[in-house]
Amino acid sequence: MSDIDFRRKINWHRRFRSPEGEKSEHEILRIFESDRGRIINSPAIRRLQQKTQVFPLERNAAVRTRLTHSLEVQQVGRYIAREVLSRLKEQNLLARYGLETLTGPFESIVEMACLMHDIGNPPFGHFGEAAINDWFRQRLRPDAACGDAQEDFHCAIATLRLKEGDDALNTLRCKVRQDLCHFEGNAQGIRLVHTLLRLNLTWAQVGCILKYTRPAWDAQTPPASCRYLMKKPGFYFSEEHYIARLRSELELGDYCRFPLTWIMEAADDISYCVADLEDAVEKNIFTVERLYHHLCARWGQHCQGDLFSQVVLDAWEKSRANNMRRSAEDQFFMYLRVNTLNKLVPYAAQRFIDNIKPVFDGSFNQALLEDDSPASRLLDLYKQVAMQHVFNHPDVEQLELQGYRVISGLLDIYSPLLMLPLADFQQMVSEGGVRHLPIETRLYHKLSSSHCLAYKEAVDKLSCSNPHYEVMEFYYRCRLIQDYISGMTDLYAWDEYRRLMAVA
Ligand SMILES: Nc1nc(=O)c2ncn([C@H]3C[C@H](O)[C@@H](CO)O3)c2[nH]1
Ligand SMILES: O=P(O)(O)OP(=O)(O)OP(=O)(O)O
Ligand SMILES: [Mg+2]
Repeated sequence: MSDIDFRRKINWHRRFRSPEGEKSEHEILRIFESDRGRIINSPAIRRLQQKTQVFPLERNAAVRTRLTHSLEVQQVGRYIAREVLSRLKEQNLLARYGLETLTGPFESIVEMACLMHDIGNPPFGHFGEAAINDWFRQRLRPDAACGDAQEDFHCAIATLRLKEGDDALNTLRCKVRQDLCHFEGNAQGIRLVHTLLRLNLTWAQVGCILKYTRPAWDAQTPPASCRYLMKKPGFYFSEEHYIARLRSELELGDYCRFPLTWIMEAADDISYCVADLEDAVEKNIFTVERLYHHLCARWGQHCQGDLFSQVVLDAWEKSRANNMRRSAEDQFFMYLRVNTLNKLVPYAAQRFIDNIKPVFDGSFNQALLEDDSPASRLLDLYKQVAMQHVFNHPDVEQLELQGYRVISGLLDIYSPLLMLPLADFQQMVSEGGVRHLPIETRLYHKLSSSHCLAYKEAVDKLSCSNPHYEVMEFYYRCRLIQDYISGMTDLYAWDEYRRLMAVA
């Protein structure tokens, strides 16, 4: 009997009101069908339509947003999943791996993880992330939290400042300060799905979006064997217990990933690398001719039959022949996408199968498309050209700076809520406002009720007599502000900032 049995991983139970008892193949599929409905109908998915992929606040609807990007990732994810399954079937391995009756759920979990993979991204993408983290770092000074209590006077929040002789609380203070200064889109995605939207998805479906396994509060250097899996924070302190349960439900070892997550990651990499270049052409950042020139220059000498020739040169030549009565741009990208998919998808699928043991265990410490193969080199080529010629385009950088300013500005505007003494904020929450605090009351009214509910629920669970109470209350209050700001779309954040700064 093989020790690889996907029935142990494709856990269709839910945290609340879980289906119980034995389930037939059809019934299990229906459970995942329910996950699909919950995800597709969630407002967070719809908000992706106004979030930046590469070009902030883009008016041209042919240029990708996070939503259209995610639909493409979903499609590529399905392609890889089917490729994996059909290869396993050909080799008579489906039954051996416990997948015989689970091919439908396998595919569905991958697809929905792909659709959700950016669900927690803040407005303005990585710039939004940086703005949130810089803002909190400047105020909480997490680095100072590891040292001497006497030196810790830079932290702007008295409750979180280390106090001499207060060891147990100091450990918590360090943890909370680290955690709040490591906002990350993937970790926010887990929080959004579980704590804020309460989608109550199956364990397998949530496990598939746990892309990184590093706790956000962890300040240690990760062990070399998990360095890749712990490249970024993957979940917050607020979800610590939930993630512990998820790990046990999915039989995930320390810092290990859910096996299908590698497929989601590869689908994202394959999708965006061509799409970003196509969008850059649509935006007139370069012409197809210039792009082709950049690709040739970066690849170096290509020779007949190598991957570059089969994919890029082939697309170029076919688009020049122009026999389909489409624009040369459209043709080039159509061939480039098809050629790229036809090479990279089978390669990623085979890597999944070749490394099935560490992938199943969750310990495989690299991406499927991250090795010294021509396939990985091709992916890297696209990314390098985008980095050099697209992301640093003056118009893009200008908008990114504006995005950064908007997010930091919004945090400044909402910071009076963080500065309120505990009793005042609690009165605000319980009574919906405080008479002598007109500004804070109005700011509080702006927050979303689902975010406030998550705050209330978390704080209600704390015991007032617990010495941790004050630190934890403040922690959840900061999470509330981060939830609110990161949940905004680019356009909402932009409009809100201008309105509150009273700029026309
Ligand atoms: N505008 C912009 N600036 C950057 O520095 C940058 N780095 C990456 N990206 C885009 C590429 C992928 O679509 C997606 C995932 O990496 O985000 C960026 N976009
Ligand atoms: O698409 P993003 O912005 O989330 O960027 P990424 O390259 O997919 O990075 P991550 O590994 O943080 O999801
Ligand atoms: Mg991502």
